[in-house]
Amino acid sequence: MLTLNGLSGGYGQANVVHGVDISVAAGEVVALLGRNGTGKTTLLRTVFGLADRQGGEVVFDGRTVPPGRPDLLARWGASLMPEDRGVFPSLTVTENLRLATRKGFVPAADPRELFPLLTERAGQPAGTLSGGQKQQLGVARSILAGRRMVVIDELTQGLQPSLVSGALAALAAVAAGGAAVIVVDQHAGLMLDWCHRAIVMEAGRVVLDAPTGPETRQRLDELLMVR
Ligand SMILES: Nc1ncnc2c1ncn2[C@@H]1O[C@H](COP(=O)(O)OP(=O)(O)OP(=O)(O)O)[C@@H](O)[C@H]1O
Repeated sequence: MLTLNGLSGGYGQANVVHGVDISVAAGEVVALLGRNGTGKTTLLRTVFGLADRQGGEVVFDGRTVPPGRPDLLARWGASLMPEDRGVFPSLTVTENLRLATRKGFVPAADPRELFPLLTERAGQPAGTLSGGQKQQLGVARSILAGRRMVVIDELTQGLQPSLVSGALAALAAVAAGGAAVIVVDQHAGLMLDWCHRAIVMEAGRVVLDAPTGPETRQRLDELLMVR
């Protein structure tokens, strides 16, 4: 579904992500992990055109996404929930959800069932929600918009524990429905429990790309050790 060939990116003169080669298939849930500042967010931002692409290729669903045309990703069914959650603060919860909704597409998991708050606070401007509430709205928007691929930066950030496993189960259902799912999160152990594969970054490069399992868990412990 998504293939990155030698993707480099960053901000102006600053090169943060160096020659990343990865591939994520339909039906897969992939965890993108790494210590703080290793370039996970910048990688996703480069894919979606929010950081500067400095080299390499993005291929989605067999079609090349030229630099400067991130709109094509959205049109072809990919969504990103950025770290700041990407909600429209002056619009209500319902309006935010409506804008993310794609005509004729019913996601494999119903975000309103997942997060009852979205119904309870339907008429409230998104800007007045708490951080954790905005997180629910952001994840919901991403699921609604990601017909072919859902990418979430910091999934569990601010989510109350009682909602976390529901959100992960929803993403698993989305993948089982045929989409690709990529999740960045600080909770590596939890991600290993739920994801099919772990991709680990260090200093802007991929240093591990392996199916989740006991060996990966041990290698990950070493890689994520605080230095
Ligand atoms: N707008 C920017 N301009 C210049 N450098 C930036 C910018 N945003 C991030 N960086 C740098 O890029 C590097 C990677 O940051 P990035 O946010 O991609 O890492 P991350 O792996 O997502 O970290 P975290 O887990 O802390 O969110 C850091 O050294 C950071 O200082």
